Amino acid sequence: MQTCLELAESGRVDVLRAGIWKPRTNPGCFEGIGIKGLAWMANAKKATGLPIAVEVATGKHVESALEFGVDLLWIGARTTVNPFSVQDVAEALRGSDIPVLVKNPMHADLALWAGAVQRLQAVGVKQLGLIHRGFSSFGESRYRNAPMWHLVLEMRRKMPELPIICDPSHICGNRHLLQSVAQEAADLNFDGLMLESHCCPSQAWSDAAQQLTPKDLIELIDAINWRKVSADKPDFQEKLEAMRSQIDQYDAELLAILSKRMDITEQIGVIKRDNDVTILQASRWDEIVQRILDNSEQLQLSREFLHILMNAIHMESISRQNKVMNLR
Ligand SMILES: O=C(O)C(=O)C[C@]1(C(=O)O)C=C[C@@H](O)C=C1
Repeated sequence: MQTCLELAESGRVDVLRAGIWKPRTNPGCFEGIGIKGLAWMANAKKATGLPIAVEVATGKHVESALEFGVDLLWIGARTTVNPFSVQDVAEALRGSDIPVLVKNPMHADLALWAGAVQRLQAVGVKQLGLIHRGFSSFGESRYRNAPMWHLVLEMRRKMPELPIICDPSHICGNRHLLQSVAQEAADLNFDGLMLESHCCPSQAWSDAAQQLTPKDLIELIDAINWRKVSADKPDFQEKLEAMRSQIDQYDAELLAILSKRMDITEQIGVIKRDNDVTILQASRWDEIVQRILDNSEQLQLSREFLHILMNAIHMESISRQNKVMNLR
């Protein structure tokens, strides 16, 4: 209640959210206060005048949330991965007009994300949106859940009518990266942010490292630069158009060169086929990648980008050679 009151007083928060049922990876962790917390949330709504939101994972959760006057629901990442659970939630939502946000599934599977949205649309949920909370990945990373922004941009392309909220708290897993991730989301035209706050973060029963005090949360929000999608000034438009036409020309040149490169790979495929030589030539490929990466500084292109680009080129080469190999 103390956290809610401080946030409401700032006038900078639109919705209060709380995890009443919290799916945790390890048993024995705090798994949420359960249904009695809904009454606390209803009190917070009364005291602050702000709408309230909870995560639901089952049809029963939906029924309870609706009973307590919850204003907005979200489906968590662990639920989005399971079509049975999403369907159960969807059935309980039939006939209700409550808005629902769908978090991306834990792993990078856009079809699963879209599928969850479609299940909700099929039962008549009209007010829908998406939440980006990052994707689990194996190994060391500065993020708890890798943002993989390109996947979210692709999802936005597939479902442009849906608003999309970023959840930097779950992406970062610690409070130090929150500002930069929140700004990145703003720069990628996200429609809002979902951030965790606790009046005394060190005492939070879950995800303590990613909680911000209400004061710090407001500072973070105020420091974000929400830029506009375009600017009307003629000077800006003229310069932009000139540079865009240069880009169009370079793209055309790039693709023409790529197409020529692929023709050569195909010819190599033919002589490999005739001489029974394997497609993959690991040491030649290593040599190419090494040479290109050594030039990354001079080209002012990041090693990460060059790696992804060269991998894509190599995979296409291999697929072209695969086709001619099997033509004999
Ligand atoms: O040099 C070759 O043998 C090729 O087939 C060309 C090429 C490439 O695209 O550069 C493609 C596949 C090999 O693994 C190595 C290199």
